[in-house]
Amino acid sequence: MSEAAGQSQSFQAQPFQADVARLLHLMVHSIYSDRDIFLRELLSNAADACEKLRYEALADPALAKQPFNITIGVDKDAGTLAIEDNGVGMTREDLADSLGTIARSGTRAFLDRLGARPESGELSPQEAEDVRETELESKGGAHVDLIGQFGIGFYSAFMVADRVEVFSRRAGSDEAFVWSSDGKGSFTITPLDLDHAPEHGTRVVLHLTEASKDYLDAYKIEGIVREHSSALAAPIELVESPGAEPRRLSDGQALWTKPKSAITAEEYADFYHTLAGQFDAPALTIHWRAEGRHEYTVLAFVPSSRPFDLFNPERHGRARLYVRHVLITDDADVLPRWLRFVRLVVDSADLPLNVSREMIQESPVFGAIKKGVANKILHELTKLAENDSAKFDDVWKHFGVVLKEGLYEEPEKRDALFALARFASSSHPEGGRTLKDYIAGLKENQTAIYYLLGDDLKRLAASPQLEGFAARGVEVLLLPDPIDAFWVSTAVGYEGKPFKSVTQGAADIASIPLLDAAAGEAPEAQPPAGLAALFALMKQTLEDSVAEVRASDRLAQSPACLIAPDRGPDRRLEQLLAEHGQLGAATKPILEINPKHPLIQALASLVGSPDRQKIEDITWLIFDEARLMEGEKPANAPEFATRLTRILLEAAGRSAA
Ligand SMILES: Nc1ncnc2c1ncn2[C@@H]1O[C@H](COP(=O)(O)OP(=O)(O)OP(=O)(O)O)[C@@H](O)[C@H]1O
Repeated sequence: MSEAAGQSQSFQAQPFQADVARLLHLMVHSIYSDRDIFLRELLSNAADACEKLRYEALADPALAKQPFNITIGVDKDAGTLAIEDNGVGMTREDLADSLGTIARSGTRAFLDRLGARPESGELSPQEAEDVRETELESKGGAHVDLIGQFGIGFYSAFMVADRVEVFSRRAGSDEAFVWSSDGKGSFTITPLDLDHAPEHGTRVVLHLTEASKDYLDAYKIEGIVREHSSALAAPIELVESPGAEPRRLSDGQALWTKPKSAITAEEYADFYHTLAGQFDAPALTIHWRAEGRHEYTVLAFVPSSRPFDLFNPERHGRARLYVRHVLITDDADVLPRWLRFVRLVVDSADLPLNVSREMIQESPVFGAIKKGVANKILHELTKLAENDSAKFDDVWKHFGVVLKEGLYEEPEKRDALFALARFASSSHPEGGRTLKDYIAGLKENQTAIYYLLGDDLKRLAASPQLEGFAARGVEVLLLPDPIDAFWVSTAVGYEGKPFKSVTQGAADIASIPLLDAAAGEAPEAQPPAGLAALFALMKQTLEDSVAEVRASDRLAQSPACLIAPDRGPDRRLEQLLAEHGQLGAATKPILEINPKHPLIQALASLVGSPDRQKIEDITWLIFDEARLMEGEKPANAPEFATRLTRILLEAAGRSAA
């Protein structure tokens, strides 16, 4: 395509991507009370643009012609507010891509939270309008909180403006363009005379709506900048009217470079909001300078709520890595995966600046920083757990499931993580138990730390496998997260006590005294007559579905439960492996029977009677009941229904037809 043709096409209005159109509609119609957010977002973009050029100028110093600076310009007569930076700027393609589509994963997640998105592809303006109106009506104000939770970047400008113009010139380019839109479905990009363009960088001009004219007030602007944006790494100036002397609002000294004593809690929190794009208060702020073999400064935050993408497999630590205050990347792989909820800035004095981003991250110095950062964060979490257990419990509630990945992935950190770990248990289903607490409560003759794996805490707490343990006052850890099955099977133990699944192998608890000694002796002492014959018959009936039918010492109230054989994986681990296609053939479970249960005793007395059908029905129903208690389905649903109906009919006094 010729340049001329390209330009004439760019004069035409281009439709926004359907998602952007939806987002813009939300902005315009938003009743979100914190409209100040738009200035914070635009200033943050301006500072990012300066950081990008600072990095590019390392290789080509001629690109950055002036010291970095952000200017907020007020023009009361025109009713405009301009945010200008002398950062990297945007090409025509950048303008179309960055301001016409949605690249931010956070914004995308925000839209996803609002519900099903329209078909991909562009909608006609009328179609888009219909979709949006319906959504707004049906969702009511649900989006309001979400805006605060995610931040929405550049498009927040349309909360206060009915037209936005973006004048931009890419550093090193001799072309400039202006992007313009009223936020109603389309935008234009037109070439810009270089006399009206920034030397390099971007000027965003907001034509404020009548209702937003208060943003022309210098005090208001100053307040927002001081409160939210003073930690940005570029100075911010205010020009109160066209031609007036600029007034400096912020010195552009990055927050982490200041001494801790000079930083308020609010400044830390505001910096965290900009860094994380999340607007909760940080649960823990860790700011330190390492001075030894390597010199670096770290400012790290533990959020107080879960980021939306915590379980996205592609989510990394998301660290901002600086070398001597120059931003190298905002996606550095500083943290191990099990600390991926931490947001942080690392500024190194020793890493080389003149090599590629990739090479920096492969250097031994970077390796040493990674190690130091993980150790320090773990140390601070441990201190929090010791000094403020209520606050730590909250951190664990949100991120314990991620920290537990470290138990599996980094065995050398296991001891430190064990000291942090909090569990729900049979005696404390509400959670908050440490392994230390557990060990302190060991019963006479107890040789193991018992646990029960599953996927639902409530069901685990009601599990029949716990009955025999409860009868002896033995605490059992309830482990409901998928990662539990992995770490617990590889961890050797804690304080000399091995971890032992209560659904695997023999329970080995007969030697632990019963709390209520009058409740009876061990079950094997008094096997009811016909029990051996019953077990043989049950095994024959269940055929290949079970490996064995045997008496249990882990049951008290329930008739039966399923357990895994002594050797082989726990049943839950096996389930998880099967779900991920990593299991060839499943091992058959053992059906353990409570010989003292009235149902079992009644069934034993039927052995030898001609009513074989009834024994078979009850046997299968006992087996399926045990499966149901584990959250599984009956082995064969139609057969289960037929047998259950037959037995119910008989119980109701009718025989099956
Ligand atoms: N002043 C600017 N200078 C240069 N590029 C900009 C500027 N403002 C926005 N952009 C470009 O537009 C893109 C979209 O901006 P937006 O604020 O919506 O999201 P973002 O800044 O990428 O998100 P995040 O804050 O999560 O990094 C930016 O990534 C950037 O490429």
